Amino acid sequence: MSLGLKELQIDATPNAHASKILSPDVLQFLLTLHKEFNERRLFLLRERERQQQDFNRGVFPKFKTVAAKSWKVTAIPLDLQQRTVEITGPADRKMIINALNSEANTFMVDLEDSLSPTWHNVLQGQQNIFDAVRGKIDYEENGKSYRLKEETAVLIVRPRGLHLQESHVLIGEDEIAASLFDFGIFFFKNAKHLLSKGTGPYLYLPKLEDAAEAAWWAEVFHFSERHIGLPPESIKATVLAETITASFQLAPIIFELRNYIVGINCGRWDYIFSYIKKFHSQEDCMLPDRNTVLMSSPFMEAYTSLVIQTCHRHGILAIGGMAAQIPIKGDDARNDIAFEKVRLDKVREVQAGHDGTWVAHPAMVAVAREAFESYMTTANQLQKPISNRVITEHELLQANLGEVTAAGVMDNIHLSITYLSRWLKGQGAVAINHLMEDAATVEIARAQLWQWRRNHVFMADGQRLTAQHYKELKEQVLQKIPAVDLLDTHTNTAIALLEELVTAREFIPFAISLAYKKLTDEKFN
Ligand SMILES: CC(=O)SCCNC(=O)CCNC(=O)[C@H](O)C(C)(C)COP(=O)(O)OP(=O)(O)OC[C@H]1O[C@@H](n2cnc3c(N)ncnc32)[C@H](O)[C@@H]1OP(=O)(O)O
Ligand SMILES: O=CC(=O)O
Ligand SMILES: [Mg+2]
Repeated sequence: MSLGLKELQIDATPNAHASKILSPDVLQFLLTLHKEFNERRLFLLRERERQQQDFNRGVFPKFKTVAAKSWKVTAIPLDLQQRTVEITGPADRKMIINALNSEANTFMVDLEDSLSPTWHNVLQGQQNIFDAVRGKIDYEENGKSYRLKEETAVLIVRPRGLHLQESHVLIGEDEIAASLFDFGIFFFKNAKHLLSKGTGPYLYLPKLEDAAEAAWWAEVFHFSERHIGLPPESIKATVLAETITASFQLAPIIFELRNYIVGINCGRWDYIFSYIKKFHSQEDCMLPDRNTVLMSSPFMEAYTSLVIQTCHRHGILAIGGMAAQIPIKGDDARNDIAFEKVRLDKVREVQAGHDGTWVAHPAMVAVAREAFESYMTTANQLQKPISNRVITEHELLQANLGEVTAAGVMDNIHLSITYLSRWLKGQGAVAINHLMEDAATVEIARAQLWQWRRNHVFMADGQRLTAQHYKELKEQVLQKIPAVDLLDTHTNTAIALLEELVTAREFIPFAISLAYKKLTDEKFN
């Protein structure tokens, strides 16, 4: 494709959105970000690998504190002080309009867990964000017109994590970091416009593992603001505390991002995945069936309490996470149960001290708001007394007890194949068995399968999960997949991917990185 600078090339077939979004000035900015920050990012990723070797030898993380004595965080802008209900969703055009109109306080438009990063999706996503920022986004489907209301939710953008590349943009031999690509385009194209409207360039930062990674983002922000002549500290960021390592250094993360951070969100699904991943070699850390790892499980409760305490001590918001239930159409009784589960989850969060929460569907906005507002009559809970309960390292690390069942194994196999095949087709959030599934939930499923099979876990029926037993359970799942799907390339690729992930000698850190190689393979585009 002819777009590009001498040093930066776009390796993709021409795409209508590319020429609009990837203007020469944006490409120049991406090139500059790459030169400034990619080397350090690669170093940080190598540090993750090095630390994994320690975990594999049985070492556990330790709490880290901040050496500096007196420091404080940036002020929270007015439009981010009340975040009672945050809706999230992929950067799809119709969903962006629906989410902005949903009566949620904020909308996290997602280029990460819920977006399958095809070249079309990432560019169309940026175009949609560009149009939404300017209030000029519309859409037609089946005779229905979608337009923005007068008052809409505040926009927050989630770029992809540090571990991913955007392989369509090459700088010399390097693929550009997906984080820099997503952040760079959003920021360069929209930051000034957002500020002129009285809001700002607001971001969610996913999958941070430690304070050094937080420092990397802070440097990216500082540099970017100066580069385009924005007032310092215009960027405001909410960090997802969704790795087990991050929960051991929450204050250092806040410290490194003190000029930008306004909140921390409990990304519960990636947190569970991270726990399995980091301690995959340790039999004591084996978690039971996925659907029995709950927010009330002691190690999860300890983590969310620690996030709330730490955030409130530093004057920033502690946002709750995502309940996976979505509405069940055509079955009122089951639909009521789904809503009640969401309500109870949100009541638990507000009572624990969270300042707001996430929902996955516009129909869940009202129930989450009602649950929160029954216990929280102010914009947030920052003024309430902060718990001085001491949360120990042991509490964060102690796995939840429970059983691994054949049904749990088969459920993980089914979810992985169904989700990955849809992801390969370009859909990053999928309703499966009336639950919202995305990249984070499939990472849990496939990681458990690797760990259980590798350790020949004892199951509830007294059998061990040997390679042979796993194969039999997988065959049972495959038999239930409709014949027509078994002829489909994406389903077959998903089956092959799962096999590779589950039978690999060494644990594969990110299923999504492996799947991305297929997604960017020409046959899928
Ligand atoms: C682990 C994490 O990272 S969680 C955060 C990332 N994950 C997400 O953000 C998932 C967000 N949710 C979704 O993507 C969707 O709700 C799904 C895919 C699970 C289900 O979507 P659908 O099958 O379209 O649901 P459904 O048919 O009930 O949708 C009804 C309407 O609500 C809209 N809708 C559903 N979810 C959303 C959403 N999150 N944002 C905006 N609109 C939405 C649909 O577009 C549809 O609109 P229409 O009536 O105008 O056509
Ligand atoms: O990003 C959110 C999560 O739960 O993972
Ligand atoms: Mg996540």
